Amino acid sequence: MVDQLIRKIKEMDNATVVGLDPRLNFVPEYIKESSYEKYGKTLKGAADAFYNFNKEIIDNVYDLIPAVKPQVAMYEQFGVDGLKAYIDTIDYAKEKGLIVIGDIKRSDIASTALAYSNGHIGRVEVEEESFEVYKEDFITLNPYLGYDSIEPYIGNCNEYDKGLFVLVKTSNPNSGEIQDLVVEGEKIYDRVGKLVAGWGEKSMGELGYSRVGAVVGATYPKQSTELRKIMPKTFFLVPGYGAQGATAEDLAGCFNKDGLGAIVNSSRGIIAAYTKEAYRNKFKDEEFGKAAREAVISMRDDLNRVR
Ligand SMILES: O=c1ccn([C@@H]2O[C@H](COP(=O)(O)O)[C@@H](O)[C@H]2O)c(=O)[nH]1
Repeated sequence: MVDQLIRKIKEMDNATVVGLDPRLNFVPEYIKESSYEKYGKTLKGAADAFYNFNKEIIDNVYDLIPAVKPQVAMYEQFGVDGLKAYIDTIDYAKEKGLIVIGDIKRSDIASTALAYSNGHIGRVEVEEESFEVYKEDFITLNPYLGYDSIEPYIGNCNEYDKGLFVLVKTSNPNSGEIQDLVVEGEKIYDRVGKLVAGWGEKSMGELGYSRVGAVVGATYPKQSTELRKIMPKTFFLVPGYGAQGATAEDLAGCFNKDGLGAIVNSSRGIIAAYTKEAYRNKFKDEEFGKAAREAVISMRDDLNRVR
């Protein structure tokens, strides 16, 4: 899947990932009204509104971008109806030819990790039948429990050609509290970066990058530049551009010399573009998909200046 991701980035000349993190206050009233009419102001109504919102975003951007990244928390909070919207969104994105990165950030002991892994990127067995459940192409993981907690995912990655992005240096303001600590003369994020690169060595794609990638925040340009050097064959998923304040200039160090090696996520900056000053006067609420499209084009051009 890492090879397909690279091919799509080249084909689209775009390293942008659209984050599908719907919130009710981003969903235009006309969509909510229609869903509430069918299902009431219920969890099912909210989930239906999310799905219809996502569909419109996808319809307007699928020909420009390689991948989308639905954030499972936004759906999971609405229970089983939310999870259905998550799965339906993944199915729809894949129908449109997009690669799907499930931002699920799982972490647990190996026996439990295997259940997460089978459900998200492998197959689940019911007696003699087996099923694909969530069907993401990539998922995000937290490495805090060490290699035995990651190994069950690597197995499914290699068997089903899926991919991982493991948290190495996160974009949030307090990420340094643990990740920047110096242990045995080395920053923790550097040590984790080296471990992740090592874990990916037996999962190399044909185009020079591993199926085991890393999450590296755009908000820490010095650290991402450092990590790029020590993890040359690791693909980075880079959140933090836009709503969290990082700019294209902050991203330059995430890419290798060939302009590859990273995909950059923006969620609020794209899906809620129609609510922002720059687009509000140009697009009606009903045209939120068109505003998202324009925001994607502007982000693509911005990234292409630096990669
Ligand atoms: O270090 C991290 C890891 C994950 N995220 C996720 O990315 C998006 C960012 O959304 P924006 O609206 O573009 O800020 C969101 O799903 C986070 O959970 C991250 O921001 N930083």
